[in-house]
Amino acid sequence: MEATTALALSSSSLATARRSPEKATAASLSLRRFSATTSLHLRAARSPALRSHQSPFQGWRRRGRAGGLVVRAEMFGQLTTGLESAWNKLRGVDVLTKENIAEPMRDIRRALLEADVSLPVVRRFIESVSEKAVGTDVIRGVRPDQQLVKVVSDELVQLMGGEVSDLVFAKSGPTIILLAGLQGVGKTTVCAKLAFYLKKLGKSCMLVAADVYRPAAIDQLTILGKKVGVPVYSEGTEAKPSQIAKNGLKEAKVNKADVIIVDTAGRLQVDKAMMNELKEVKKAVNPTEVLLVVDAMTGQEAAGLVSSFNDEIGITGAILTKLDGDSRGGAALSVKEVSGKPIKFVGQGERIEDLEPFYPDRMAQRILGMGDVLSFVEKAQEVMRQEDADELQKKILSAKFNFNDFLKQTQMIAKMGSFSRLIGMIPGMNKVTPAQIREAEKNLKFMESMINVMTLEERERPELLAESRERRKRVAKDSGKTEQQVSQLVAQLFQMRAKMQKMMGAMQGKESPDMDELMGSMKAEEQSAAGTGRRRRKYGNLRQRQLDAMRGFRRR
Ligand SMILES: Nc1nc2c(ncn2[C@@H]2O[C@H](COP(=O)(O)OP(=O)(O)OP(=O)(O)O)[C@@H](O)[C@H]2O)c(=O)[nH]1
Repeated sequence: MEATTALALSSSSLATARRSPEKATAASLSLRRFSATTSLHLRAARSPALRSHQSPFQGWRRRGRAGGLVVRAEMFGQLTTGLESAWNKLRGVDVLTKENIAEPMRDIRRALLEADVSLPVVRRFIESVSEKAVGTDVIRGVRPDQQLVKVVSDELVQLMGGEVSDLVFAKSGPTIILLAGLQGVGKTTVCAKLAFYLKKLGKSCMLVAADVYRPAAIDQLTILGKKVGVPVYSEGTEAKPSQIAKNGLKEAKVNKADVIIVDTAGRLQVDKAMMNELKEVKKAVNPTEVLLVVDAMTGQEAAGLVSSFNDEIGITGAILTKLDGDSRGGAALSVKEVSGKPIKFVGQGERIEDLEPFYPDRMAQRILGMGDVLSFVEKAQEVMRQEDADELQKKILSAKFNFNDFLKQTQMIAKMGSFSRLIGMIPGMNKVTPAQIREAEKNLKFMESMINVMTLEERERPELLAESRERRKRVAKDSGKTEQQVSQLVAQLFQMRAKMQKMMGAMQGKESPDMDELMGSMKAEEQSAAGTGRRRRKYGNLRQRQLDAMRGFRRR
């Protein structure tokens, strides 16, 4: 019952905020605390770094090429901090206006420029966010600062390409992936990482060593190929790259490989010879994908490179490496907008498994560091219609919360995700152990089975059950429970009413409730035997009406 109580209250505070934002200070304060705690709990649960009291971004590591020194980089930390100051300026604001977003927008602009996002991209971004933030599509129940987070988040996702851009596979014959890029960006490493990733998808791969200028590159690829368990085709350093690629493709066809990945030579900077060579290789094998590997740490320069490679040889996308060492984020944010080509993968470490598809939405959430709050509020709104929330609040305040409402709440919990995930979101409930959660889930099912056999009238007016032993006996018999268990359920509903009223009163009035204290007292209430002096002393006048009802019920 505790979780249901807390959930009902959080929904109700949403309703208060929606109906009269100016009066909802206590309710929104409570929701704000709720949201902040939610974010923390979820991030802590997901991130091993946070579990040990670190920022979730502090766990990223980069090992320098030469020294083997471990450098910690806070991924996009700078940008996240910059954006935070924008949200903070909107605290206490009721609605977003052209005037009150001016300063936060300046902060966002500054944060993006400091993140090394190119100026035209920043301009377009700011324009679009400002327009949408002040526009009509207000998200009901979400505070203005959270609303701006949502608009910025959506725009960031769009900026980075919207959807994840999957690898394209050839319809027949081997899929050919040609990798290009400047020296030292991580091409050879990406060859092996990509093969490892594709192997996990069940594809057989072959690597082709077409970097003939750096002899060590062939050895490096051979070693990596062994490590990943994929064959490497090479002809030494004498043959022409286009010929090696062609022969490699023949070999792949004989071996029935699903995918071949061609490693090409890099240069220190873009030059004609490199471009011509790439064009020849491309002509020789007609690749399914031509991916440019760029180093995230070069910021907007990486985006410029994607653009010029695309103009020169025609590419299908980019792979952004060394994201683990990038504290700014300019490359991730600029590539698609500047070049029109999507980022398909990101490398975030030196290990073979440190390559993953680029998900614009996940990246936006990382940048904002607030995704969990928004997704929870959205989810809550999705399942809790405004009218239901208003209705529930009215019922709580007039002590009419009944078994139908109780069922609705438990069904809502089911819709919102697992009980265990939800319980972690409720302030004061975070200390609940997994065993207690399992127990609570079992209890809810247990209670539901009794409610399901009640008549509609009994569900509507629990007093009927409190007043009639016959009714309780019937419910016990039909649900296969004992009469005592039914009595306990009815008593619990009255306790829940009292508790909710107390919390709602606090939310609407002067102070926001201390969830820890309330949860504690709720537990104490359950532990103390019904009708004892301790129980009456503890709850006194506040619950007089409920106690009267319960006393009447016990006497029967
Ligand atoms: N931290 C980190 N290091 C990476 C990543 N990808 C590659 N590296 C490192 O970057 C260095 C260069 O990688 P290579 O794969 O040799 O680069 P390359 O582009 O093939 O270099 P050339 O053959 O000289 O053109 C190596 O030390 C890699 O371990 C990454 O995502 N994160």
